[in-house]
Amino acid sequence: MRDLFATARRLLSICWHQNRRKTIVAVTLMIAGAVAAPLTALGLRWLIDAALEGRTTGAVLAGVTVAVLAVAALTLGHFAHIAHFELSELNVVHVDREIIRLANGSPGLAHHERADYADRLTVLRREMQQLRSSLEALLALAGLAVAMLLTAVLLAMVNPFLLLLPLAAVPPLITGRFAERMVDRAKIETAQADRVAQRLFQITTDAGPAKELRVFRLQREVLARHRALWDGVTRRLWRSHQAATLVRTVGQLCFAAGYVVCILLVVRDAAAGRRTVGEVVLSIALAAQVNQQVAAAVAQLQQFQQITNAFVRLDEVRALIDAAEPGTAPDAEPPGRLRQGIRLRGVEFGYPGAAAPVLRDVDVTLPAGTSVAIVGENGAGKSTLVKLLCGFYQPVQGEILVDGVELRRIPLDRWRSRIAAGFQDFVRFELLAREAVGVGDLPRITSGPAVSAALERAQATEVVDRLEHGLETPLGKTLPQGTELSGGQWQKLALGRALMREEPLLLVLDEPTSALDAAAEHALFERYAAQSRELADKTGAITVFVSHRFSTVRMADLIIVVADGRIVESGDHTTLVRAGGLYAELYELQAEAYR
Ligand SMILES: Nc1ncnc2c1ncn2[C@@H]1O[C@H](COP(=O)(O)OP(=O)(O)OP(=O)(O)O)[C@@H](O)[C@H]1O
Repeated sequence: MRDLFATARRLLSICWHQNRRKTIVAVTLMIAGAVAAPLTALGLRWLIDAALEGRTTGAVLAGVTVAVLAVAALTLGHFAHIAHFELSELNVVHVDREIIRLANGSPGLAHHERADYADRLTVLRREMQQLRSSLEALLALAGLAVAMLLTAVLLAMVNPFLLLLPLAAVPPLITGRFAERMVDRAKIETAQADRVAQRLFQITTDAGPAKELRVFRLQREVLARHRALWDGVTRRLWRSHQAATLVRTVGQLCFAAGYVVCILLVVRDAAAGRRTVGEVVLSIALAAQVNQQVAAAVAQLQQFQQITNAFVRLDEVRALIDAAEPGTAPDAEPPGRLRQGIRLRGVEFGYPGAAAPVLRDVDVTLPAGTSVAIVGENGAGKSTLVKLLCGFYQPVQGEILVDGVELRRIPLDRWRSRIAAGFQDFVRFELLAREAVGVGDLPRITSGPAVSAALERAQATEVVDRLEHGLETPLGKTLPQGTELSGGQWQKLALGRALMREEPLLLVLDEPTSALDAAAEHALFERYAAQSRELADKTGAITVFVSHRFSTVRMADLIIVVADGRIVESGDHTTLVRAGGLYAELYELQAEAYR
């Protein structure tokens, strides 16, 4: 019950912040509409008693009152709807923003790896669709509560035993909540299968996987898996709904028994002459209303319970994110320029939920003003190392020091504003070409010259030159008249984006050129090397790149060789070749292939 009150408070506070006047109007109209119905029954009693006693003026006044109250009962709810409709829409936008903030706003990525987080988010997205009707449910419940209280007072005035009737309404309320919890449990149990089924559905409908689905003739297999999962989910949900209906019916039967007893009580009093005809009519009218009030309250409570669950889930997701990223209060600033460099000391890291660490005993210094290449076989841990440098995850053990200051002491958003990055799994921003590049440095997104300069640095000018409207060309299929690019062209724009920031302390390039041919990559990195030397003079910046192409790697000042989560060798190209270790072996293999 405490949850319900907390949700009511939360919902009203959101409304209050959105629009106070509309909130007051909606609450007042809804409550006035709800109490009009029991007052109509009271008016009927006056009307009948006055008419039977021959008091014409009293009867006319009572008749007019009944008519006014009946009109109010029928219409005020609709007027309230006009006020709360807009509030509901605003609430949906407010909570949608909150979910987006939760899913993307946290500085790290750790919570994205957690299945329990993903499960809760799946259920949450669905439940939040109820938000539109939840305000109406809350206002209806508030109106019903006042109306039920008034009805109870009026019934007690006729015969205190009639209070049994509202009391008989308690079992259906309890069973209603119990039933709702049963359904909720089933939803959580099926959330994982539901999520996988949704992912499969996405695979069959998205353009990206369409080619492989057809070539490998996977449509049937995917559909069969989707159906199996979906059947399991609906079976479990269906069973829980059946059980919930049974529980609710038991509660309703309790109320029906109380109703019959109360009506018999009033009829017996009337037969004995202890009650007027007006009072009998009042009791029967009120008893019928109690029936409707209870049914409406149970239905609205179910609706309201769902949104309560959603809010509880929202808090759980927030708690999971906080637990995934325990914050040490940041108290340092990134340096204006790097003097010593970045040092990883005894770093160990494992992804959340994974049994074994991905990186172990990582001890290395990336000196200020150098270019550093990270090499190693697939799955060795290169990208993970890069993610740690960007602060997407925190090491489980050890520390990362930026000019001697622990990275976790620097606010992540401040650190991020001093790094620039291009990733293998870059985003295809379907915006104007200028914006798709300019988002790399938001304050300068509108600056054509800044974007052109970044494209020049990334040797991607020719991609934009070929576009019909140059930088102002809409890209992708989302925008009208959008131009679709090839994989390599998208990647070149992503590189331009990575080079938008002119004075980063750390430039990270995690296989950002995989869609380019070896010659293009080589030319590009030669330019990068020159630029990073310039940058190094200005800010002591470190350029870290991950590549499988040794023609590129050999240009780096420092090469780090990662194998099975450890740094097995490091040094420059000549030293490593001379050492005759893993690097020399991998280099020789690739060199042979090109001979
Ligand atoms: N998000 C993740 N959750 C759990 N495990 C992950 C995740 N990302 C990577 N891993 C695991 O961590 C290990 C190292 O992955 P990483 O991406 O760092 O390798 P890599 O050296 O960059 O490989 P590649 O050359 O193929 O890109 C792999 O065994 C991988 O399965």
